[in-house]
Amino acid sequence: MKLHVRYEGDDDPKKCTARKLARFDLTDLHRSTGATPYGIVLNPHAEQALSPADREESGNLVALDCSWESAGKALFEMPGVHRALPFLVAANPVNYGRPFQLNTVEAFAAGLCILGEREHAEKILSKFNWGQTFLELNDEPLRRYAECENSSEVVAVQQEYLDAGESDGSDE
Ligand SMILES: C[S@@+](CC[C@H](N)C(=O)[O-])C[C@H]1O[C@@H](n2cnc3c(N)ncnc32)[C@H](O)[C@@H]1O
Repeated sequence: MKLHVRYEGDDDPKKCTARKLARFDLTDLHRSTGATPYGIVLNPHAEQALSPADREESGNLVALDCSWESAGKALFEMPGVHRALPFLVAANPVNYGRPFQLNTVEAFAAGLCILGEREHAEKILSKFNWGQTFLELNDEPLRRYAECENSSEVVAVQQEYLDAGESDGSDE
């Protein structure tokens, strides 16, 4: 799977995980929507969850690198098959422990694991000193999502984690 970033460039460049991946030639940055190739777009606003069935959709996995403040629906208007990632928690120092709000390398890694490319996920995360922690924190859900047949099954697995969070009294 080839990794592409629609790069908005409104976040701190020193902390930007997409720029770091590009420095290691692990992704391509595209400065406009028109220049971004068609692919599976990782979009937190999408109605459908990513699942292994999406492997057939495209060989390109696309993320939008921008600040969370500007990550509204409108900015995600680009051609492709839009998919949300199911419940997973961030391991990066900025949003550690926060569900659903992953940074770009975490989102790519999650997508790759669900699409059956775990080694590729490990490779991109290896460039970050907290990268392995992302796989450890999310080990069980990532493996379970990767075993699902389709989006409905992914959503059913996700529901178990959401229900468990409610019953143990955590607020997120
Ligand atoms: C908002 S940007 C923030 C990037 C951050 N500045 C960095 O340096 O990595 C993170 C991107 O990862 C993808 N992403 C994160 N969480 C996601 C989710 N729950 N579902 C789908 N895509 C997600 C989206 O493409 C999103 O725009």
